[in-house]
Amino acid sequence: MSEEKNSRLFFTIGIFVIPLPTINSLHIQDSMDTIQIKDKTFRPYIRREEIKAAIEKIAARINNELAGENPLFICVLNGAFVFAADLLREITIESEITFMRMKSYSGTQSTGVVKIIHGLDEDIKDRTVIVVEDIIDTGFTMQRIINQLKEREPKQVKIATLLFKPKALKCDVHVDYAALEIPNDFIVGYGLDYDEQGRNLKDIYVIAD
Ligand SMILES: O=P(O)(O)OC[C@H]1O[C@H](OP(=O)(O)OP(=O)(O)O)[C@H](O)[C@@H]1O
Ligand code: HPA
Repeated sequence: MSEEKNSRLFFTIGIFVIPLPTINSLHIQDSMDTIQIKDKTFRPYIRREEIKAAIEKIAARINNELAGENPLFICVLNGAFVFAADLLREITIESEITFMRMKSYSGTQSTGVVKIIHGLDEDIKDRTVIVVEDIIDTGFTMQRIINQLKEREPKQVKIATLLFKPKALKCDVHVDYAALEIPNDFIVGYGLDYDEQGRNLKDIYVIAD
């Protein structure tokens, strides 16, 4: 499943053999096999090519609809870091990015208590902001964020999410840019975790048991 290439070069001068620094150490995770994370099994669900195409589509819409607004993207850590990095590289209009950090999940369940670990530092009065999330599930996290942001009197607040589970939504949240809609199943990969593991997976996996 993973392959390691670790080539250490040796340079010989006369009778001395001098090891050179490791120049290529790759851990390749390209397989789409079932995986195990702690006590749970996950099966392949959404491939990286599909994720990329979906991100390009919403980026094109944002470029078109928010040109001239100099929007401030607000990446919600931790989960959204991968999506935000890929989305921002498809954005061609003038824009800025900042970060906040929220936490509400334990294992595969929302605790229902959304904690602000690190709030927003920037002044957003009269600005267009786009909240960037990896996933909107129950919507509790997004609702909390929107309520916080609105107190600071932005011009408008837009929501961009990589994944949206419409059937799990328990709040009145309007999603402006959803790259992919999915059923109500727990997933990992591409920034999303199970118990802090699996964020580094390049594809998205769904729980199998
Ligand atoms: O719509 P909801 O049911 O509120 O779920 C969505 C939130 O859950 C995840 O965050 P989590 O609390 O797991 O923190 P993390 O981003 O550090 O993984 C995810 O990144 C969203 O912020
Ligand atoms: O399905 C999910 N997977 C990982 N993290 C999450 N946070 C909300 N929903 C999910």
